[in-house]
Amino acid sequence: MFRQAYTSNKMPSIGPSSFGAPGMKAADRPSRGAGSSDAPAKQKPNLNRVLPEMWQLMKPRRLLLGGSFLLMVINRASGLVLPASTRYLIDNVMGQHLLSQLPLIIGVVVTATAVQGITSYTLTQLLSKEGQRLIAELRIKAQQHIGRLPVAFYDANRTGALVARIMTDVEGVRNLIGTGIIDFLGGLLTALFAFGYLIHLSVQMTVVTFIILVIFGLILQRAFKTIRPIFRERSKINSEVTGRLTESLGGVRVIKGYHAEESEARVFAAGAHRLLANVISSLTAQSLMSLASTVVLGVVGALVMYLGAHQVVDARLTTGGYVTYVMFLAFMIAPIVQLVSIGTQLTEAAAGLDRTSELLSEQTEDVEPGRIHDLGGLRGEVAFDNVTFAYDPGKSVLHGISFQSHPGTVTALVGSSGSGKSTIISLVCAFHTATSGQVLVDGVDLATVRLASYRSQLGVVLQETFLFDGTIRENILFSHPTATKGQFEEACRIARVDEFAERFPEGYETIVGERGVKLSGGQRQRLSIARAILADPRILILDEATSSLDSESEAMIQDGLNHLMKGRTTFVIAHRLSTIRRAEQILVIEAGNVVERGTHESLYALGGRYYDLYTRQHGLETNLFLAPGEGDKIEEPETTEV
Ligand SMILES: Nc1ncnc2c1ncn2[C@@H]1O[C@H](COP(=O)(O)OP(=O)(O)OP(=O)(O)O)[C@@H](O)[C@H]1O
Repeated sequence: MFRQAYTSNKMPSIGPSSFGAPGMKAADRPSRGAGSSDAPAKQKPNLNRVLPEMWQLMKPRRLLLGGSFLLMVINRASGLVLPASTRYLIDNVMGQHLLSQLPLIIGVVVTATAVQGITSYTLTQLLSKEGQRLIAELRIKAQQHIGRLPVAFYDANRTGALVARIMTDVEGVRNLIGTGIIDFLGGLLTALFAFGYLIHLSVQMTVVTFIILVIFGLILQRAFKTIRPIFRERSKINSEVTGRLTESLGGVRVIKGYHAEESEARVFAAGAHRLLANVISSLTAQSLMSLASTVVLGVVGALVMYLGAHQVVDARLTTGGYVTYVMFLAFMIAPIVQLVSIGTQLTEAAAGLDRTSELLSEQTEDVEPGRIHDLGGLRGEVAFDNVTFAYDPGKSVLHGISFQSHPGTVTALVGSSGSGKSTIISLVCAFHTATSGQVLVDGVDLATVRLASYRSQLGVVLQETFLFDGTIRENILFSHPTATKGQFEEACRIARVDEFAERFPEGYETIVGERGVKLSGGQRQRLSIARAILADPRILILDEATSSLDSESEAMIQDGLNHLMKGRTTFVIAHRLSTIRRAEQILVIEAGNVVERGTHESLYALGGRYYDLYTRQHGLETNLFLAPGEGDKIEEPETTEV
């Protein structure tokens, strides 16, 4: 069915095997010209890609970042006033009873604390808000980019994984513009400043503690190496779990229908446990780091006590100097420990950004080289000239297809399931490009056409109508948002949407529910026909429903369709005998070849494959045509006169 081109409608495969495992999913198939974002996680974020991308994000914000950095310097410097003044408090005020110095010391400390508070507040306001703005900006960019990727990309990637790409992966970058990077620099600066002051107070103690801290730094570096791939893997698992969950929630009817709730629960539990294992392994690394920092603090503290006591006793250091030393030491060590968590945040940001930029580097279909022609208003002459097509290199599914469809005519495609009907339609829609041969529209090769200029003249009515959880009006106007009230009402009248919509208390403002669940199958189809009428396409694609509607709905839909097809070039994957009989051209497709072509009468008279399919079907349903493999039930051959 043509529905396959819209992978968002795919039903989930049931069973535990599809959690990233090789198997039957389209997600696992290599796809022509489209990279898979579900590709196995690389060990490290690709810095060649991430660094320029980081710079691109930071460049327009460099003033903000520069200003914030200045504020951060003031903030950290004012934070050092309290420990620095302690030395004067102890040695001068307390030691030498110089109470006259007390108001000055208290005044300086209070002012510094106020400055510290105000700068902290301003920094959070500026940076956190900007971080959130950046997330929104990146989400919009990622969504727009994904929207412009070829259908083959969607075939190769899970819907939910793409949702996670847009919503979750970009979250981490908050730390780049948010407090992350500025905190990092601030911490570094404080540590450096404190280091200078410590040297000034005692060279011996500082050299010893510094050596210990360098060893600690090396341990941290190793720990980061372990943690980084875990974070990257986490985003991947997250998107897989979310992906599968989105699919199974969307396919709840199939799952319940096959009583597959338990196997779905198992699949989800397996995913949740993979995520848990990942988080636990990173927590182990993180707790080891915190253990290491506690040990280091203990060792440094003991050493400073030992050396400090000796220096004070030997009168090489005053008591105030010692107390200040201890406080400044904390000011040097605390930022280093803080750097651990900031480093983790930045690593997360880099991993998320790497995945986002990997996605953004996928080539969009409209920038394919060679797309140079803009189509004006179309006549709608479509021709296939010896077209061959393969989804996977070397495995052709269409073999040298040639035909012509003239404006104002209906071309019906019939044939067994898997014969290639949807693929032909995908080529007409330019979702894929012919591997060899040409698909021509008004004599122009579709491979050279700018897609927007073509697709705006294309209309599709699929058997599984694609509806948003909005109102009836929104769903119809989706194809032509600027339509006038008159155009809208006319389309609803022709498609006979008015008959049911006006009966609802809220009329056209009735919410249709997710995927239109609150409407009947026939109502959904009428809505879809109104949408196509409003779009007024030159080329119309119709995938007729295999399910039989009640005769009243059938008649209403047929009326709408007849009006819709008038004057356009229509391609139908045909299941209604009424459509097939009225088609100017029927193409019988088998195994990727056109095996017969003609009108219903000529093909029936030929007594070949079409005759065979038709006579097999005619007794099954008065107006239903099902080729082998397409329906639920095939009756015994039965010859019936037309
Ligand atoms: N995205 C894809 N990637 C790889 N192979 C595909 C893809 N879509 C379809 N195929 C294969 O191409 C062949 C033709 O499929 P197509 O969907 O065109 O058949 P169809 O006649 O429309 O079938 P149906 O009536 O059952 O929808 C099939 O063998 C199918 O397995």
